[in-house]
Amino acid sequence: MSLAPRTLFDKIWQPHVVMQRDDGQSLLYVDRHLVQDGSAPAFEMLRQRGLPVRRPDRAFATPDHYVPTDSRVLADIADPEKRAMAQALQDDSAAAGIRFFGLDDLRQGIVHVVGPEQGLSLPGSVIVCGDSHTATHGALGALAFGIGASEVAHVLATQTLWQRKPRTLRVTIDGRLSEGVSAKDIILAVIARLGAAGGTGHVIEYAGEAIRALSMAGRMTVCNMSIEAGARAGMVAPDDTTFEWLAGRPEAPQGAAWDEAVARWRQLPSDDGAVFDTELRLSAGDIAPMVTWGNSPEDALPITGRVPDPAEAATAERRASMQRTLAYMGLEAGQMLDEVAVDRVFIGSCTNGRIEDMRSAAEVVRGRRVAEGVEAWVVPGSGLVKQQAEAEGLDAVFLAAGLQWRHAGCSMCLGTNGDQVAAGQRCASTSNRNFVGRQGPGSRTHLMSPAMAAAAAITGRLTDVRSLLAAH
Ligand SMILES: CC(C)[C@H](C(=O)O)[C@@H](O)C(=O)O
Ligand code: SF4
Repeated sequence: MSLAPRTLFDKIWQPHVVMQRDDGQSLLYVDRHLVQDGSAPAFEMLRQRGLPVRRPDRAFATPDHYVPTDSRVLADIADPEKRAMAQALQDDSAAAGIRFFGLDDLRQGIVHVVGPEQGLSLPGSVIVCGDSHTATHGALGALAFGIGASEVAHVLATQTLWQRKPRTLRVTIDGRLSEGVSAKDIILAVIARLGAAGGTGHVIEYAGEAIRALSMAGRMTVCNMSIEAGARAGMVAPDDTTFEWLAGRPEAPQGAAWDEAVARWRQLPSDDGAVFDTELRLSAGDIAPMVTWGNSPEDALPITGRVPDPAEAATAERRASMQRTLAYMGLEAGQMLDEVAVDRVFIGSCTNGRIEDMRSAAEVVRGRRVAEGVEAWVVPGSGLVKQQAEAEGLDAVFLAAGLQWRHAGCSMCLGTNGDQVAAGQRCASTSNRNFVGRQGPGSRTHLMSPAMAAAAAITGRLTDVRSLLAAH
């Protein structure tokens, strides 16, 4: 019997379908449920209906959005509502018997950094979390996606979730990246090409030589931003890079179970001849260090470019929206991107808060000084990333260069914990969203890689990091 070639997505989706409904929805079994500090309403829904958490052993919780990054004490959260949300996660987890890493635990951090780090996110599994950047975990060869508050309650109560089967989109990045170009540049280039809605209804599989050559951290950066192209999830087929990275992690299978798991996981990659609903191909050699200029991640250009001119917009509607964007961002049409001065720098987030990101930023700032008037922060994605960076002396490199070295959390990516960019200030940020007011009311965000953000910290403007790497 010959089976039709299947995609990585099919190979995960099919065995997780418990039942199908006539309206096209499938009930999926959920292997892993990651829970963060926005989950209090979901626990409240369960309480109101008198429902217990069905599989507390399949869930795992850590606070990230509301936690302070200058202290490790919840009582230091100034806003009482936010303090209550962070506290509720701790209490709800304890009551349900869900494992919880709090601020006094080095394993605490941004849930999308912690899940993979602990080996909670495994190839072939279905992973959900009440957070849109859950796509990150797809880098391990999992099907991982964000869900809403009532779905979080549904998963807590039943360990299943109703989903419509998405379509598949393969993004192939051929060839090799040039010096100074990273995973973040790949995904910004992909989103610029697809558009912020180009992936709607799809799960993206990233493939090709440049993706295979990425570290796990790089693959997580790419998958993380799939949602910024509108996609449901992003994934990379597991390979030796994945297995080497996962081996020995606390929650990964050990011993004979590990060998069995790896043998199973080796069957996951898309078969030759597997058909995707849509295909996109880019050449890695064509990708330059990228920055965004607007209020959507699709507004991304090579740093060698200029701020686009609304006069050249294809439609009147687009022209008007570009004019609004340039006014909000305080930019002039035609201005060289590398002449745009910044006030703030944020290196961190679930996109770029891993040890590899810390290393690549440190490499750029080592032996240099942050530009006069620029306030630059480095916020590791977890307590363990922080510890590792300190063991490597990276904190000393940042501090000597005049950057701040903070505790783990979402921090200035979203600013819900009070770490904000002031109105009118411009921030070079390694996060994933540059929406109006994202980093604080009136804040102006330019997305880029950790190396590019580090370069901006040193020169005080958006900068092609390749010029600094050459000078080192
Ligand atoms: C607060 C949370 C639900 C939200 C998300 O879903 O992504 C946040 O993490 C974000 O990045 O905007
Ligand atoms: S780091 Fe930013 S994008 Fe990631 S979960 Fe936190 S707020 Fe959302």
